[in-house]
Amino acid sequence: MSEDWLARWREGRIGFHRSEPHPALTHHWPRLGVPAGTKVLVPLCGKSVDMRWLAQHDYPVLGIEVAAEAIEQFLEQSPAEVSRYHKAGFEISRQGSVELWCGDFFHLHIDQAAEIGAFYDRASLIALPPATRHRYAFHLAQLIPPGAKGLLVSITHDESWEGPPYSVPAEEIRTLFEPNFRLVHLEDNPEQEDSKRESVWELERRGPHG
Ligand SMILES: C[S@@+](CC[C@H](N)C(=O)[O-])C[C@H]1O[C@@H](n2cnc3c(N)ncnc32)[C@H](O)[C@@H]1O
Repeated sequence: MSEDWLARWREGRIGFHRSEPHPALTHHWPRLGVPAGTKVLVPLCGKSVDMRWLAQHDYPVLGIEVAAEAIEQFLEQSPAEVSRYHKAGFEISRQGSVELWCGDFFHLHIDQAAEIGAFYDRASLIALPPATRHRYAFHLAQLIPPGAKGLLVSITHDESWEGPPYSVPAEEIRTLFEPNFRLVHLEDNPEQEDSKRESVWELERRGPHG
């Protein structure tokens, strides 16, 4: 499955990439009340400029992305110096307060996520086929400490094509995350011409007593 993504990056088939920060991030993130300085996990991060927005607003970022091309293209967007190192099977590049881990999200271990206090997920779920979405929701819950918050932006469409992007309806988002997170459905954006509609969610990791 990662092979498909590597091919997409190689061939430049990255229609999901946005050149401006996502409005759901700029609008909703400040309302979550995540303290400045909290490290934000950005799973399946691509070369999203949302990471720069978070860093500029005092949130250090840990992004995970399987495609080295994506990471290099992100780093090229800024003249700032890059330091590189290797840890636990990941090639890591750091630029300012953005750390990019090149590798498979499912290989990120809780010990490596110790400093994470929030997360931002735009278009991760819709990149994954149904069975992997279960694995994703479970793995994310392992990495996020109780009480930590996150923002999730997903997509539904009329399913006239299979995906990616896969259509992930609200009921599925609840089924996936409710066992481990409290969810608030913040908004559904207007339907686009290709029937795509974005949904935006606030998530809070439950503690041991719910
Ligand atoms: C739909 S894109 C979204 C990228 C980014 N979140 C954004 O908003 O532009 C999904 C990304 O996940 C990456 N990806 C897919 N499977 C992955 C995995 N198992 N581990 C890490 N990255 C993965 C792909 O290479 C792709 O860049």
